[in-house]
Parts: sequence; C-alpha cells; structure tokens
Amino acid sequence: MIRLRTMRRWFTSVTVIAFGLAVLFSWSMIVSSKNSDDIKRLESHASPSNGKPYSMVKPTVTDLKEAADRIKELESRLQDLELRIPKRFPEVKFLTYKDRKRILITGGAGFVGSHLVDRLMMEGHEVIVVDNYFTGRKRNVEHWVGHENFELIHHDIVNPIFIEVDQIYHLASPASPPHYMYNPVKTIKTNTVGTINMLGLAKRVGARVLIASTSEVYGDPEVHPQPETYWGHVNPIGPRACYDEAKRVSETLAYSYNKQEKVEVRVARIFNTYGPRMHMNDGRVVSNFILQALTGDSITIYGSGEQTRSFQYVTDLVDGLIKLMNSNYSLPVNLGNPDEHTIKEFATIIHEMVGKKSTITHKDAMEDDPQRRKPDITRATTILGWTPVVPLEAGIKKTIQYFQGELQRSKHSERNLHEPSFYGFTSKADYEDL
Ligand SMILES: O=c1ccn([C@@H]2O[C@H](COP(=O)(O)OP(=O)(O)O[C@H]3OC[C@@H](O)[C@H](O)[C@H]3O)[C@@H](O)[C@H]2O)c(=O)[nH]1
Repeated sequence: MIRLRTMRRWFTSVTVIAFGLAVLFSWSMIVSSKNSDDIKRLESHASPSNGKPYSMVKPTVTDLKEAADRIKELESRLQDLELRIPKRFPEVKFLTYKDRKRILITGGAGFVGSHLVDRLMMEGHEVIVVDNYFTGRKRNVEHWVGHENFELIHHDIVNPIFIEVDQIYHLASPASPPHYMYNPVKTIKTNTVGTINMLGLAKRVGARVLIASTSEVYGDPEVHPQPETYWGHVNPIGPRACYDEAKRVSETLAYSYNKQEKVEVRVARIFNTYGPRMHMNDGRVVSNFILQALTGDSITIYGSGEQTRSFQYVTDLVDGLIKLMNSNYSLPVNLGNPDEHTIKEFATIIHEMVGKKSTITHKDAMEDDPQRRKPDITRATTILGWTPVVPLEAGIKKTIQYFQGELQRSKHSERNLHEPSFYGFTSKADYEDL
C-alpha cells in the first residue's frame, strides 16, 4: 500500500511536469514556426500574405518578446506546481529492518493517538493508523500523509481488520464524558467488540497489544490515591457505565486472551490527560475552562468544585505508553500525574494564566462524578522507570497557546482551516521547552 501511494505520488508529479513541459514545448513550437515563417518571408523579401509591406513584419520581434514573457510566466507556474508536490516531513530516525516495527494504532487520529503517532514515526517505525473519525481528525496526522513509513486507514474497529503488525496500541474510543455518553451503545461496542477484534488480530499475527484503559475503572473511588490493586467503585447502570464498564470488560478480555490464547498484553490505566489537539468541543474540564477564559465566557464549575483531579500532559503519557509496551510487565499500570487539584483551584489557575476577565460560576453537578482522583504511580516508577516530567503550568501554557491558535483558525474561512500541515506537532525543541 505504502509503495502504491508513493508510486501514485511520483506518477502524479511526473504527469504534471510532463504536462507543463508539453505546454512549453508546443508554445515554443508555435512561436518558432511563426518566427521561421517570418524569417523565410524576410529572407525572400516577400510581402506578407496579407499584402502588407515588409516593414509591417517587424512586430515579430514584439511577438518573440511576448513569447519569452509568456514562457517565463509558465515556468514560474510550473515551479509553483512542483513546489506543491514534494512534501516536507518531520525528521525521522533511520532504523534497520531488525529494529523497525510495524505498529498499528487504533484511534491514531485522535488527541492521544496522534501524539503517539508522532513519537513512533520520529523513532523510525512503520505506523498504521486506523480511525473512524468519530472524535479523531485527519488533520491531527496529515503531516505524515505521504510518508513511506505511514499509512492512514479509515475504518471502524467494531468490524474486523486483517493486517500484519508487530504491536497494536488499542486507543480507539471516545474518552470525554459528553462524547462517550452521546452514543453509549457505540462506546460499549468499541471497547468490547473492537477490543475482541484487536485481540483476535494479535492472536493471528502474533502481535503484542496495549489496551488503553482508564482511571474510570476505579469509578468514584473509596481508596485514595488509587493503586492498581484497587478493584474500584463503579455504578454499573449509571450514565458513566457505558465507558467505565466497557473499559473494565476490555481489561478482562485482554487477560482472558492472554490466559487462553497466549496473546501478549499490556494494560495502561490512563488518568486525566490534556494538551494540544484536544478538540474544541471536547467538553472536558481543561478545554472547557481554557476556551471559556479565552473567550471571556464564565468558567463553569460543575457542582461544588471540591472534587479533585490530577492532570498529566500528553507527552508524558506517550512516554509511559511506549515504555509500558516495550516492558516485560503485563499487569495494569497507572499512567497519570499525581499533582492533585480541586476543580475550584484549577479554575483559578486557568483564570489567572489566561488573564481575562471571566467570572467563575457553578452549574449542577454531574451524576456519579468521581469525587477524588489521584494515581498511585509506584508501579510505573519502579517497573518502567517512568515519572511525569511536565509541570502543570508549562503544559497549560502550551495548551492555552494551542487553543488561541484554534480560535484564530475558526475565525478564518473553511479553506484556511486546512492550511497548516504540522498541526499541533510537538517537535524536539518543544520537548526541551517543557
Ligand atoms: O466544564 C466543566 C467540565 C468538567 N468539570 C468537572 O471537572 C472534572 C473533570 O471532568 P472531565 O470531564 O475533564 O473528566 P473526568 O475526570 O470526569 O473523566 C475523564 O476521566 C479520565 C479519562 O479516562 C477520561 O478522559 C474522562 O473520562 C469533573 O469533576 C467535572 O464535573 C467542570 O467542573 N466543568
């Protein structure tokens, strides 16, 4: 597939260049034949066919000048066309055949998935993204489209897919409460039927699978902070159950395939994560508060604001996911930043950092909203040697800048919305900044 696309790109470029050259060639032929007719006439001192005197043939020089200008114009148009064809990609490492892996990322066009794509691509792996674009966007990965190590497949993993891969990061699922509650049955299908499809694929091709689970498997926890050994406190028929319970089943499926079919599994329990490429309509607290503060709307706290969350920046999560996938550890691992804040405090932080004159207001509490959440990351630290490194302030600063850009873009026309090709890309320099 990758070769076919590369060939198709080359074929298109060659066709465009050939077409341009053909236009140039025919133009110069017309001009030169016209010119040679005139020269012949000049040589034979004959009058032009319209019977005008010899002096009237002189404008051919002007014709030639016009032709030269026209050729220049065509050449520059051709250059413009050529410039559009070859694409500049972020720099990727070269890996030998032995070290390079074929990696499938379900939900790879989403917020977390696309950052993982960037890291794995830059490390020199072959990356295949499968996404149904329910919450993911092509725009998140468009800077890789056309790269020989990259493949983007529009597919819903609720239906089986057959491809040869070494590793599968199974990230596909809506993750924000309003999104997963929007179509609860679909959320359950994605995390159950979709997970079965991925585990089945892993079984057939001998791939290792990492399941993106969640802190929501702990429900409204009665143990604080939450270690992986805690079994959780989930309301099985509440509005969050479609996500919480489906993720719990997803974990159960992983360990059942491991036990019965010897599929190698990894389970990451992901805590609240934020950063660039979050959707403007994501609906989670980080994007809501930043957008409200930037636009001068009221910052809306659901309930008292005494509930707590611990926020991790997306690049820290990506580090943890890659470390976990490549470790020898198969039990669940919490990935989150233990820096805990009440939602009230968080509203004040955003309010101060954005520096606009929004007011902070309260709305009704969400049903079954977990009251305290903070990961115990002892396991990740001791087994993976992983700890989050991005401080809240640095991460929020980057996220504010990103949403400022999004607001600017949404003011522009639809055509401009698709212009920047390195959208939300975290370069090496950006990592050093954090
Ligand atoms: O505008 C808002 C949005 C949210 N909130 C509150 O902020 C807290 C965090 O809410 P979010 O919607 O960001 O995320 P939640 O913690 O409820 O769920 C998240 O948990 C971890 C991940 O697996 C998922 O991304 C998501 O399910 C909640 O207490 C919520 O009620 C507000 O006060 N105002």
